[in-house]
Amino acid sequence: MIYTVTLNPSIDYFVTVNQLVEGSINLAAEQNIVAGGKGINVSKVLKNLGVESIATGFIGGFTGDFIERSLHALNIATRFVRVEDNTRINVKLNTGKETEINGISPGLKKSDLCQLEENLLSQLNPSDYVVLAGSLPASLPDGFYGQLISRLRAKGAHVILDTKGTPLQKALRHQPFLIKPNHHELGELVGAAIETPEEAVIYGRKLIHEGAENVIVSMAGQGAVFISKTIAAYANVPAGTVKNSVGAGDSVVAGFLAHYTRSRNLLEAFKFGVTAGSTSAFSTGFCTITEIEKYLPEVHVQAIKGE
Ligand SMILES: Nc1ncnc2c1ncn2[C@@H]1O[C@H](COP(=O)(O)OP(=O)(O)O)[C@@H](O)[C@H]1O
Ligand SMILES: O=P(O)(O)OC[C@H]1O[C@](O)(COP(=O)(O)O)[C@@H](O)[C@@H]1O
Repeated sequence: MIYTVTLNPSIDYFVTVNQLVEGSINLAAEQNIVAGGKGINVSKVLKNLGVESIATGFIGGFTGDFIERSLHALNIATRFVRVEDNTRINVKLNTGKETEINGISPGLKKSDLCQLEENLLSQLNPSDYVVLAGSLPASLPDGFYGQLISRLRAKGAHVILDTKGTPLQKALRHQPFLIKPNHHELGELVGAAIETPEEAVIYGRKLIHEGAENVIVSMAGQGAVFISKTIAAYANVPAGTVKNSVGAGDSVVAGFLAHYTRSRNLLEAFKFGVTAGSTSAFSTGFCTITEIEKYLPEVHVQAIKGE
């Protein structure tokens, strides 16, 4: 089974304003309200790709109710811990440029954390995959993902971690199976501007040395690199027009996982994941298998040097 863990879910409020005037009343031209947060997005994309998962994490209040209802409407199983405060609302403003305002996370009690661990660990089988994705709620310590990974790995699970900053840095030594920073997040971690795939390989290798088993560095329209102890590979992205990049990174993770759990082929899974990311970026919603298959022939994986 695949579990997705979204510790800090959101309602994503997408709003298009044609000509934004600051300090004035603006009318929305279009809007869409969806259940969001990185792990939840991974569950949704997996569903599109015919792969079952169980979505877990913390939800609270009327916004939390909306998230659970939305996932059940898509036939996605959930095992969330209920917390007192409302789940946050993230505003995704499209004015021609994409601007994001992410809301304030709910407070958590010690008993909420115990419940989450109990929910996850008591059900886990050694062959399971657990996706830990997104930011930590403000009340959790930076080392939280690291601690959780060591408990999950002790049960034999494979852990995929998609987060950034100190929580990612502190988790590396606990040896996640896969991490997927984008090139800005990798740059922030290593204190360097990463502009080329070769630089992404050089700096991505540092994260392998620090403990990650496999690293995908996504570079938006510049492609992506895959690094392990023995592999360094580059994938280009297909040509297309970006309609909405929110959830594109989550689609890379879901695409990789959907393929890898079937094929156990790291590079084929990487290719499928990158194609899934672009396919989602080119659509207003998330990628489907038919759309991914259309773009797959345009994506090529090749060895890359990063010395
Ligand atoms: N301009 C683009 N053209 C094609 N694909 C894109 C573009 N922007 C994003 N993508 C796809 O989305 C994936 C994730 O985007 P990226 O911005 O690197 O990560 P994140 O969404 O995590 O910040 C990329 O690997 C790529 O597959
Ligand atoms: O674009 P990505 O990295 O795939 O993630 C998109 C998701 O991440 C969010 O921006 C939240 O991000 P954080 O969890 O890092 O705060 C959601 O609003 C959105 O659903």
